Amino acid sequence: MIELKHVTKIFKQGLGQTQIALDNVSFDIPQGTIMGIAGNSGCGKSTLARVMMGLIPPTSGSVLLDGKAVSSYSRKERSQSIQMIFQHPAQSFDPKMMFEHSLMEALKVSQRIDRDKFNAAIREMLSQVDLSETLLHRYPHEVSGGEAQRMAIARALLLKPKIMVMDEGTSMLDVSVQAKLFDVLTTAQKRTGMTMILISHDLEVISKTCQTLAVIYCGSVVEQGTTEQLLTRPKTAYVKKLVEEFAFFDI
Ligand SMILES: Nc1ncnc2c1ncn2[C@@H]1O[C@H](COP(=O)(O)OP(=O)(O)OP(=O)(O)O)[C@@H](O)[C@H]1O
Repeated sequence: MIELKHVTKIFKQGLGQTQIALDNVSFDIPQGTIMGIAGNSGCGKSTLARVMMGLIPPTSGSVLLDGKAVSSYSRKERSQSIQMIFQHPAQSFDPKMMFEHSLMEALKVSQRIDRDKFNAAIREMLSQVDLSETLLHRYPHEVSGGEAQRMAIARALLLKPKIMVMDEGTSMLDVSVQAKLFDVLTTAQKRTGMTMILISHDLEVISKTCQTLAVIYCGSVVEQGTTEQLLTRPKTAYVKKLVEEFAFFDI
C-alpha cells in the first residue's frame, strides 16, 4: 500500500553545504500492518515521515500510496488518507483556536463522518484517550504537552485515516498513559485496518507494537524485516548495538 522507491532527500544548507538526510531508501508497507522505524537522533526518521506524507518532496525517487504518487494527492485527499502525530503536537493545532474548533475544522476538510454524529464521536474518543471534555474549550497553550499529544491522537483517529504516522507521538507521556494509548491505537488499527508507522527511539515500544521494523543509520536502511527477527537475530553490528542498549532482549 505504501511503496518507497529509491527515495533520496538532500537538504541544501548555508554556505553551499548539503546534507543527505535519506539515501536511496526503498521499502513497502502492506496495508493494515504496523511498521516501526528506529534509529538514532539525526538519522533521517522525521525526514522519512515527512517525505512519506508528501509534506516535502524527495530529491529523487518516489512514494506511492495505493499505486499513486503521493505528490499528486491534493491536500484534502492527503488529509483523508494520512494523519500524522508530530513530536510536538501542540504546534500542529492553531494557537488561536479552542480544541473543539480545531477538531471541527479538521472534520470539515475530511468530511469522513457525519457532522450530526460529531459530538457523540468526539466525546467517545476523548474518553478513550482519557481526556476530559472540558479540554475542548481550552487553547493549545492551556494544556500540558501530554494532553496536547492525546488530543492530537484523538483528532487523528476521529478522521479515520487509512494511514497513521506517529513521529515519537507518545514521547511526552508517562509509561502507564503511553501503554493505555497504545491499546487504543492498536484496537483502532485492528478495527479499521489502517496502516500505522511508528517512529521511535524506543525499541521497547516498537517491540510491543510493531510487526515489522526498519532501522535507519545515516539516512540509509541498514536492516529491515519482522520486529522479532531484528530484535532477536540482528545481522549488522549497528542493530546489534542498538538492541544491546535494550538489555532486556536475549540475543
Ligand atoms: N530543513 C532542513 N534543512 C537542512 N537540514 C535538515 C533539515 N531537516 C533535517 N535536516 C538534517 O537532516 C538530517 C536528518 O534529520 P531528521 O530530522 O530527519 O532526523 P531524525 O532521525 O528525525 O532526528 P531526531 O530523532 O533527533 O528527531 C539531520 O542531519 C538534520 O540536521
